[in-house]
Amino acid sequence: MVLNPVISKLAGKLVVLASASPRRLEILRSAGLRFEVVPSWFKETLDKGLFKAPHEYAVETAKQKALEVARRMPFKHLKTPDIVIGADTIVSVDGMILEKPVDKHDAYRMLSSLSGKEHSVFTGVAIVLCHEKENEEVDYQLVDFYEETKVKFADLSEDMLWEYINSGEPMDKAGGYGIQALGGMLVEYVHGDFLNVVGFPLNHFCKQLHTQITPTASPAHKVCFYNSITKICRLLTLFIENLPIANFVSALPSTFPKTLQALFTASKLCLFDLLHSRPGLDAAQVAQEIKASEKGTECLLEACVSLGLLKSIEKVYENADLATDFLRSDAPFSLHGYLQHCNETMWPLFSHLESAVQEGTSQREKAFSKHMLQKTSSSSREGKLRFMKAMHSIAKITGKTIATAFDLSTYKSACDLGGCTGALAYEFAEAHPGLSVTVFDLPAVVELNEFFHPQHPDNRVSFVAGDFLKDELPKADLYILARILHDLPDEKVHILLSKIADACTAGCGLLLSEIFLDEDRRGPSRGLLQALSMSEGKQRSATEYSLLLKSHGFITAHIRHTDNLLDAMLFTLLQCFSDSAEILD
Ligand SMILES: Cc1cn([C@H]2C[C@H](O)[C@@H](COP(=O)(O)OP(=O)(O)OP(=O)(O)O)O2)c(=O)[nH]c1=O
Repeated sequence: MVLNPVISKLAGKLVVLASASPRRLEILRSAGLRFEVVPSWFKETLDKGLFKAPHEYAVETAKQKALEVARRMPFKHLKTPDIVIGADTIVSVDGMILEKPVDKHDAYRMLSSLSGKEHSVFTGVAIVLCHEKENEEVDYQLVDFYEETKVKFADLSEDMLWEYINSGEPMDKAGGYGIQALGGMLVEYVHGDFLNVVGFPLNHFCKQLHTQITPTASPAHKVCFYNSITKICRLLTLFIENLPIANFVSALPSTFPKTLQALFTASKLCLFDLLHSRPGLDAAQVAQEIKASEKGTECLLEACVSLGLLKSIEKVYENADLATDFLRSDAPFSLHGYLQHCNETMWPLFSHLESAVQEGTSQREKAFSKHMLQKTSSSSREGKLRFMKAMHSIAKITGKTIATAFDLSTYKSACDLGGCTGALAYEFAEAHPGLSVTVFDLPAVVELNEFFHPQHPDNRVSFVAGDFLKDELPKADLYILARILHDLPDEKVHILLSKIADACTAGCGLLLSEIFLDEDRRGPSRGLLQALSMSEGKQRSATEYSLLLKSHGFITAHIRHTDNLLDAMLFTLLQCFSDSAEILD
């Protein structure tokens, strides 16, 4: 029997439950939902201290569980699900989060903390909608929510506690009890959805399905934007990310480098700029404009059509939306500079990866001719400009997401350390009308800023030249470190953080934006792959960053895992380190 008409809307779709919980399986199956079970490999090790409220932890864990399965299935199972459902149930009492007990003593600790008290059971749920595109790229749209149920336990005697623990029931259940079985005897009352306690808030789930993901619902602009970014990034990382699969699918190995080179070449020849200003050219006309052979140009145009970058109607070509939005050199979210950097710097370096791994040294001398060495060197003006263009691309793409990740209304002045062209600073100024932002970067970088005139200049953004490891930092009540710390070894991170802490007073903020590695360091691959080309620095997890920051008196206020390349954390300076050493220990 189908209990809810919404569930019947999922008929015919590949729905996957990313959970090993027999209770969730049972609840969804009894409701008439047809699905496959693919338990998530995501380890539930997020740092609880990073979350403001217990339900945020449950929702984030549910998201990570579902996304891990959604991303794994196309490669490991060779099929793409339509919908992946992940959930996480936790018990919260006296400010503590209780998950599944690790042993009997842990179960005792949990159950005795619940005895005679009311507590909350939160289940975070994440629904990932996967949209497969023509070129087999997958876009992910995320819907998440949580449900809270209050449960009151009777006073539990020691005998009762141990008898219950020895029954074995507590071990695979959050808080160490199962309300649906023997554990029901411990409960005085339940306020809220009973099934939520058992592991899945079925009623809330159906409401969400109805309002958020009915087939007619149009995706929000934000989602389209992220999807497109995801798509380009997937094109960029496709080659390396899929090497294991390449062992099994013989046709694939030769496809990936060709995909990337087609993208790089089209971008370098300014094909997308040309077709933006003059849509509807045929191959011969394009060849003439870009001064290339007709045969080669036709092949490149056709390859770009097959990748979804161009459209062709009766042998004439125009940009697809993806190219208009991201590949034109003057698009607001242009990746042009970044693609040039990948083509001319990253690609030659990565072709020497084997010796880089063997020798553990920089491969620049081997990868570049003398001429190119000069062009790509960060000490040359040309090399600097090229690098700045790449960083500008990334800052434009990620800027709004980072700038709007947190409520920053209490801050009046910010300082973006290593803020390069100011692209991120302008996003912050635009998103926060009361905020002035100083960009602090090396003199040579500030000098080259004339090449990056903002579309909407704002006199709340100013530039100061200096070296953040040596010079005095401008005073601000919020410091921004975006894509800086991963490039530094721990010793330099400590130098920088202590300089920031010295410049701060208690209550000042520090906004960190980086790729946060999964706590078990199994992903995301874009972070782990980037580490292959880093000489000094290292990729870190959110917990690792938190510990570094904590040792300088900064405590985590909020964390945001975004779907847009970089994640973000907001820290607050508790008090000067010397005063707070005791607390932090
Ligand atoms: C409080 C309570 C929890 N539980 C269960 C629901 C969940 O299965 C479990 C909480 O652990 P979870 O980590 O939410 O789920 P899981 O490990 O069982 O499965 P997966 O991570 O693969 O999704 O506790 C009960 O069965 N009854 C209860 O009364």
